[in-house]
Amino acid sequence: MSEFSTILATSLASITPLDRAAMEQARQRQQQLTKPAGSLGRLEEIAIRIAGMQQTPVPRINHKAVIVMAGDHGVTREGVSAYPAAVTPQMVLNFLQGGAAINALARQANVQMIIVDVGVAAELSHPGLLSRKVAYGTANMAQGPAMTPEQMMQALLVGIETAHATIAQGADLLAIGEMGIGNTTAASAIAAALLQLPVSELTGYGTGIDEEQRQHKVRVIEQALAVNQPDPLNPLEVLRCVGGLEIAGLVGVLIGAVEHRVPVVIDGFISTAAALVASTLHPTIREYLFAGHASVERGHRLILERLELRPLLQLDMRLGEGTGAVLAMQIVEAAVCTHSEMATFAEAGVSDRPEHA
Ligand SMILES: O=C(O)c1ccc[n+]([C@@H]2O[C@H](COP(=O)([O-])O)[C@@H](O)[C@H]2O)c1
Ligand SMILES: Cc1cc2nc[nH]c2cc1C
Repeated sequence: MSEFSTILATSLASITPLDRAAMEQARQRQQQLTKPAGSLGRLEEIAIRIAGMQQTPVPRINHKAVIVMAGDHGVTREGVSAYPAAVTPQMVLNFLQGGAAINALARQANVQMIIVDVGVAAELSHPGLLSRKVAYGTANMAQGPAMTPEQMMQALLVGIETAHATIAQGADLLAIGEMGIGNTTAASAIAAALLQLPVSELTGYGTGIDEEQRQHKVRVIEQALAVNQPDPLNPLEVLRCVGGLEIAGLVGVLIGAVEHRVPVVIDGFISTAAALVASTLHPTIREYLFAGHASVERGHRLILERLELRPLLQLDMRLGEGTGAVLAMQIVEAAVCTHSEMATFAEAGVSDRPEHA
């Protein structure tokens, strides 16, 4: 346990802010590119932030990867999802066979997929699977803590190590995604605890429950928070009591990526809850994140607002798996391509002043 805490502490201590000098140089480059000032809108801000991460005025993206963490949830026994928990391992196999939405989108966008079993409640074995199972699902948070301190620490470490290994293989833009029946319940509970907002405002329909079932889900989350009483100022305690193994894994990925100054595109409601935990733990992490899309899951907007992240896409999606993040990676890549490939006014011999300036 103490060995795990040391690794976590070392990673957190290695995180440093964006390089403001590189960002200023990138901002000046933007002003010299052959386009009216500001005309690439938010693409300009994206490229400037990545310049701050890569510490160069001319950043590049060469290798995109999405890390998908899978885990199960004891709280599914309370009837909080529209689908049975058995769908988690079934969908993980679907990922491994290439048949899920995330596979199609990752192929289209040329994004490497890393699929991690950090806590699926079934035996899974496949050559393409990263088997790092910490437990066969979490305990039921409505009755006590979802994880033991050791389980949470191990899951965080799985994430940190997966990020490090993926970056060591060359990835310079990461996305995160997840698979876990019941995990919108965990994400809502985390968000309610950390944002100190009413559970109902942060609890949605997940995979497709009806309004009556949503009210029940709200009561289950309220019970979980009452039973566990996690300290809202302690993000790791909140994560341990009402989170999930795959969510802890994603928190680890964010820490491990930011430690190496690699930008991460986050996905929907669950991965944004992981970003909330990570950013509460270390506020600098937020500077390295891009919000891929606005999920229709109730409360997603509230978490993004707290993180001061503006979603890149709004496509009314609520799938998870990293789908919205992988779509948005193409926008992030486009921002870097325009920034780094365009000619300057001087290079192209184009007049660089508005007529009456
Ligand atoms: O990404 C989102 O915003 C999102 C919103 C609703 C559901 N999901 C996915 O659906 C599963 C969780 O839904 P539920 O209803 O079982 O809690 C999980 O596998 C998520 O990937 C994902
Ligand atoms: C089929 C299915 C696919 C998913 N992908 C992410 N969450 C999911 C939930 C279900 C039910």
